[in-house]
Amino acid sequence: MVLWTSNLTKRFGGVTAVDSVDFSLERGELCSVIGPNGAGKTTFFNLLTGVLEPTAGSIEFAPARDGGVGGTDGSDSPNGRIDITDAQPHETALMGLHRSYQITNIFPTVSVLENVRVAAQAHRGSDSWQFWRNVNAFDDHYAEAEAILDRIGLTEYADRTAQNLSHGEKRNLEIGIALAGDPDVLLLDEPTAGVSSEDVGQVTDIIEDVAADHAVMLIEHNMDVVMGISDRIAVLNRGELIADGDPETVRNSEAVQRAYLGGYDGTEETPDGDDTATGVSA
Ligand SMILES: Nc1ncnc2c1ncn2[C@@H]1O[C@H](COP(=O)(O)OP(=O)(O)OP(=O)(O)O)[C@@H](O)[C@H]1O
Repeated sequence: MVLWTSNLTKRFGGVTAVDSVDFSLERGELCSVIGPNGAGKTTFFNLLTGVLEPTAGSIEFAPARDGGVGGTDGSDSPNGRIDITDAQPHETALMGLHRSYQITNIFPTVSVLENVRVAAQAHRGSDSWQFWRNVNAFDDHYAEAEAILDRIGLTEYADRTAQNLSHGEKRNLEIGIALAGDPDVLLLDEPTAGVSSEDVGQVTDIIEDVAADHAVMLIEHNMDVVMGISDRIAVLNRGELIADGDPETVRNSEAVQRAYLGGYDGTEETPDGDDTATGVSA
């Protein structure tokens, strides 16, 4: 396991955007977070990455790398789990929990290669030990950026300014920028939003490739994408985790079907009174 939440809750005034969520993520798992509009998906990501502070509950993270920056008290726990409940976004990013925002982290007038190179430098530059040890760090950042461009299929556009990429290519560049931070967990926010249907496959191929050696969480509205690439799907509705399982389990969940039809009020019972038979805890 790499990430855990316990009783994670966020309230905005009278609205409980995330409601007592117990969740954990395996290393190497590709987990989609879905739910109707306003279900709490973005808030959940914002809590995980430290953009928002929880009202209640806790978040723990187990970075794979040696010499992680530690918890907010500066100490690693003996079992490798660090309490990141109160960590700031730059701290969670340094530890290896990376969020890609919808294109907003791309420098539009800079080349594709430079976009990734700067991200690699920003990450490596934070590690002063490595900086002093390696006098060729600058070349290393280029080499790393070139390897990432190869992985995200943008080598031939390395010198193109980022603003001249197609929307789908920009989404891939965004993943490349996140990869330059050497993440353990990559959180992707609607990676196929705005991508033409013919380019969606290209984006999902890259996500699946990245998921081979990273844990990936994605918020995604395209159900074909979700059902096609997820190992696991977590479903939020009105802040509650109403289902969490493999695509087949979630597809067959009555609670999920009700939530998407708009009839779910979080208190109904199924006709047989037992949602757990479908792997759903409503
Ligand atoms: N900063 C905020 N202040 C007040 N209420 C908020 C704030 N952010 C989110 N909310 C509310 O919390 C609930 C969950 O919102 P959130 O954006 O997390 O849902 P979502 O599942 O990401 O929705 P969508 O799919 O529409 O983007 C909504 O009722 C929303 O109005």
